Amino acid sequence: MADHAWHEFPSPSDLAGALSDAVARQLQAAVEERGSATIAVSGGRTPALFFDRLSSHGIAWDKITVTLVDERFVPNDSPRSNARLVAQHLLQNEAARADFIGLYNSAENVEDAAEEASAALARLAWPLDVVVLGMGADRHTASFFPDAADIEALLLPGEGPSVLPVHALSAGEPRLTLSMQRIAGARFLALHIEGDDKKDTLEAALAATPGPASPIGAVLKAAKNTAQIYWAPKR
Ligand SMILES: O=C1O[C@H](COP(=O)(O)O)[C@@H](O)[C@H](O)[C@H]1O
Repeated sequence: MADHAWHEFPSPSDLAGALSDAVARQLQAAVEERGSATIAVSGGRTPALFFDRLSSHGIAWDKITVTLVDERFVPNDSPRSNARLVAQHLLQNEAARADFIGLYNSAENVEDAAEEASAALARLAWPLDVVVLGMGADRHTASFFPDAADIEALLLPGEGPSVLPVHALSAGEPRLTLSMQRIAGARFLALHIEGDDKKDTLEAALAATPGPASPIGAVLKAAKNTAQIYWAPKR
């Protein structure tokens, strides 16, 4: 089983407060140590409250770059866009001063879009200071879907492009994902999940062999630093 630390809270609101405090501390420390900081965040339904709280922290947002762990190959104004969620909930208040690099671009196909997104991220200082992951009921994290055509290759932690294209029937549309190396290399890696169903899913995923049937298990196993798991029951 991967090395991880478990943080449990009575409600999503308590979780959002604690996770945003921890992330803000990491980002501010990175700015003080290295002059700038980076964070990659997830999309989906779970992170909105955490984003709202983080956006109000008075840290040096003008020295912080925000990017995405993964994205749907849809324009930024689509209701399914993770960039849209981040714009509406995170790049607000104090955090409106942050720089944002999304993964979507209007390339003809998701393969070309991944190349362009990798080029856009090339100016970042690696490793990322903070990565906050989510997890789906099928044990996917980022866009590492168990039914992705090349899931075994996607889960390899070796060097390569920062952003990869993903085709998975269960994902709906093609996806763009940060690579395993970029995610697992984060200085501070958190997994944010809520509800008994996701707790059960994670326990089963961690008990399974890390790999295509358990992408979240593979990521936590590959993590360079102890993964911090944040959980609360649903409202
Ligand atoms: O497809 C996605 O789903 C996961 C989990 O989303 P949630 O709605 O169950 O919170 C998310 O982590 C990922 O970034 C997103 O693209």
